[in-house]
Amino acid sequence: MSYQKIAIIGGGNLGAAIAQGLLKSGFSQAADITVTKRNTTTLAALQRQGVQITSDNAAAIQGADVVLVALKPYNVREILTEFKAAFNSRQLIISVVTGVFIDELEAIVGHGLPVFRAMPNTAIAIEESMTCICQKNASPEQVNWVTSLFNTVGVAVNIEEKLMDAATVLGACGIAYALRFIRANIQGGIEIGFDVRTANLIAAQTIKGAAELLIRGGRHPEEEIDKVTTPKGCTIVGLNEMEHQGFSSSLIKGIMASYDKIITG
Ligand SMILES: NC(=O)C1=CN([C@@H]2O[C@H](COP(=O)(O)OP(=O)(O)OC[C@H]3O[C@@H](n4cnc5c(N)ncnc54)[C@H](O)[C@@H]3O)[C@@H](O)[C@H]2O)C=CC1
Ligand SMILES: O=C(O)[C@@H]1CCC=N1
Repeated sequence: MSYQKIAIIGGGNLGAAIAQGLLKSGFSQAADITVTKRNTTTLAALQRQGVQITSDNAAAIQGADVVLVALKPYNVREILTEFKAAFNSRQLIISVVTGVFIDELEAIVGHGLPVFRAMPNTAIAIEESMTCICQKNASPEQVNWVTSLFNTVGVAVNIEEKLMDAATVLGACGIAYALRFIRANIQGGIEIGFDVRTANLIAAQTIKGAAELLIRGGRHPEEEIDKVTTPKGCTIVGLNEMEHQGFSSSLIKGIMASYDKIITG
């Protein structure tokens, strides 16, 4: 089993970020990656690094061992159906498309191919993605290969397909939620005296440190919060005020709104 040639169909935000991550991590050589897009001008940076850039989906699919689909949910069925004759029985399919089921993809590409759904996030470009994976028709070796691909560009976990929408919200939308949280910290930091660059650095590094405390320590956030909240101190006063204003509640409601949007379309 040799999965060397990877065709990324749909070189948008995520497709291009995945190509970038595969290159930076050394998982793939530039010459083994093909990225397709209708208008390829935005992919010039990848092209300069040696990645094959084309608008010819049929040729890209035909020449690939692995077809990674990064199209929008609203046109993925139509586009894959148009190019279904280009797939062959030796390929492995990975879709990062939100809300499109493995059974639908399998029905289009045919051949009983191993079909994976993966939900990474845009931090894949810097090898720091959180990627949730599920699959059908795949051998343990194929599962290991796809898992190792996503482990090279971050951290991968295998889940059941019924949790893929939840994974989309927590892991992929989660990048935007975290960045908005950092932005609010920057705005507060400026109000208490910092210039924007310094506030940006302090906010981002502090949040990175908080995340690392959980990841490396394997802890629940409240254990670490207890270490910061001096009795009668300024942290607990700020935290309680945030909660009085609905901080946790607004985050949970936002997560539920994103989830409902995926479920109801
Ligand atoms: N952006 C994100 O953070 C994440 C996105 N996703 C999913 O990944 C998929 C892609 O999302 P984005 O990259 O954000 O969208 P995008 O719109 O940036 O990328 C889709 C790309 O497909 C291209 N395209 C359209 N028709 C094509 C065709 N016939 N042939 C080749 N390329 C064509 C478009 O030009 C566009 O560049 C979506 O299904 C999304 O739900 C999943 C996880 C995270
Ligand atoms: O907003 C969206 O629909 C896509 C899916 C996850 C991240 N971006």
